[in-house]
Parts: sequence; C-alpha cells; structure tokens
Amino acid sequence: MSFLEIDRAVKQFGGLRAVSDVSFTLEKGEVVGLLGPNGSGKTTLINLVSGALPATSGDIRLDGLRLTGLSRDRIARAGVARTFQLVRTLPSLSLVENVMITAVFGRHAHWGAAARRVALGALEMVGLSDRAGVAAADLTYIDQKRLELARALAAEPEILLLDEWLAGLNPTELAEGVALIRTLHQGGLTILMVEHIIDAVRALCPRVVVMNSGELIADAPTDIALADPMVVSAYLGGEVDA
Ligand SMILES: Nc1ncnc2c1ncn2[C@@H]1O[C@H](COP(=O)(O)OP(=O)(O)OP(=O)(O)O)[C@@H](O)[C@H]1O
Repeated sequence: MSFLEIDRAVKQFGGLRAVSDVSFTLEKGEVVGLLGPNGSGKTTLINLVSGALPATSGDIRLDGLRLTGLSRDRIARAGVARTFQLVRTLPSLSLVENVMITAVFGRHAHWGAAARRVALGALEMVGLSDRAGVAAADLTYIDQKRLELARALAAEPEILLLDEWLAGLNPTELAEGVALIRTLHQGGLTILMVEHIIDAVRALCPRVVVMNSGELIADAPTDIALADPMVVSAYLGGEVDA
C-alpha cells in the first residue's frame, strides 16, 4: 500500500472531463511535481484530493483511509492540507489570527492557546513570526505567499498540496521559496506540487507526473519525463531545454 493512492480518478464538469481516469501513487516523504499545460486538470486533481470538489468516480486513499466522499474538514483531519493559487487570507485579521483558523480546522483541531502556539510555530517555519501581530493586508506579495503556506502548515498535514506556490516570485524570492519547500521535505512532509517553473521542479522533485487534457501522460523521474517527446509537445510546446 502506498501513502497516497489515486485510483482512476475522474472529474466531469458537464460535457468536460477535466480529470480522466488518473492513477498514481506517492510514497511517504516523497516530493513529486504535478505538471501539465494550462487547463490540463492539475488544480482539479488537487481539488479532488483535498475534498474541495467531489470526484465523479474513482478512489483516493491516504494511508489506507478512503478520502473519496469525505467532507473537506474530515480530509483536513486526515492530514491533507493545500495552498491555493490565489492566496486566501483575511486582510483585516493579523497573521497569527489568519493562521489560527487552520490550526482549529486541521489535523489535531487545536483550540485557544494551543491553536495560537501551533499558528506561531507555522509562522516561524515560513519566516513571519516577527510580524505575527501585523494585519495580513499590510504584507508584500512574497509574504502573502508565506502566509498562505503557514496556513497550510498550521493544519499539521501529513501531505501538503502546493498549487503554484512559487508563481510570481522574483529570482531571490524564488530561491528562498525553493529552500523553504526543501526544508519542509527534509522535515518528513510528503509534498505534491503543481508547478510551472521547471528549474524549481528540477531542484525539488526527483519525480514528476504530467497531465494533458485531463489524462496522465507521464509518471517518471523528472529528467526522463521532461525529455519525453509527448511531454515536450503537450506541455511545453517543444521549448523545454531538457
Ligand atoms: N468548477 C469548474 N467548473 C467547470 N469547469 C471547470 C471547473 N474547474 C475547472 N474547470 C475546467 O476544467 C479544466 C481543467 O482546469 P484546471 O484548473 O484543473 O487546469 P490546470 O491544469 O490546473 O490549469 P492551470 O495550469 O491554468 O491552473 C479546464 O478546462 C477548466 O476550465
């Protein structure tokens, strides 16, 4: 049994099959890239794993527990946390308040002082603990991204789903972001990351899975997948420097 098992997952939106019979597994402690062109179904797949959307059919299991059909809250309690492509913070609340919310609804359902302690720990991990009392509205873009990650970490996940968390960062911030993800991985977290920045994927992910038009077209070591002609033509329009 693998840690995360995605077994023939399907998501149908009316006549559109956004995720079509996708199967792959992740072992505990792996960091895997989820690649594919715009509209290929990556975010939809993340939505199925995190419970933001119900699957049309198929099974998704974490450590043997069937997630399919469970509520989003129950899936968070099972140890799944994710970041969103569009950062979701509550601007009028302080950073620590923003993060406490996910500590409350996360794996261990902390409350009060315990939720605050977990939230401060998550802010520390992303380098924001010195600004815990600042309003989220006052953050720069990279710090909003850090806050979004802290919110996911405060849920104390077993598996972290990153949806283009590195997008929009400048080169210095990108290097910091890559280092941060590496630290999380080294701490034992299992990570599935949707990412378009190939240098970051190469730096972080020994293995990638690639989607195109809802289907899985590759599941291989990163160098091999990025040199696969089907991946090159589908995903990168032939422009990858593999
Ligand atoms: N809630 C929805 N209702 C209807 N169609 C949707 C919905 N969510 C996504 N889609 C469609 O499903 C397909 C896959 O979208 P998805 O966002 O999963 O792709 P993606 O690979 O994450 O793309 P990107 O890299 O641009 O984020 C697209 O055609 C999209 O328009």
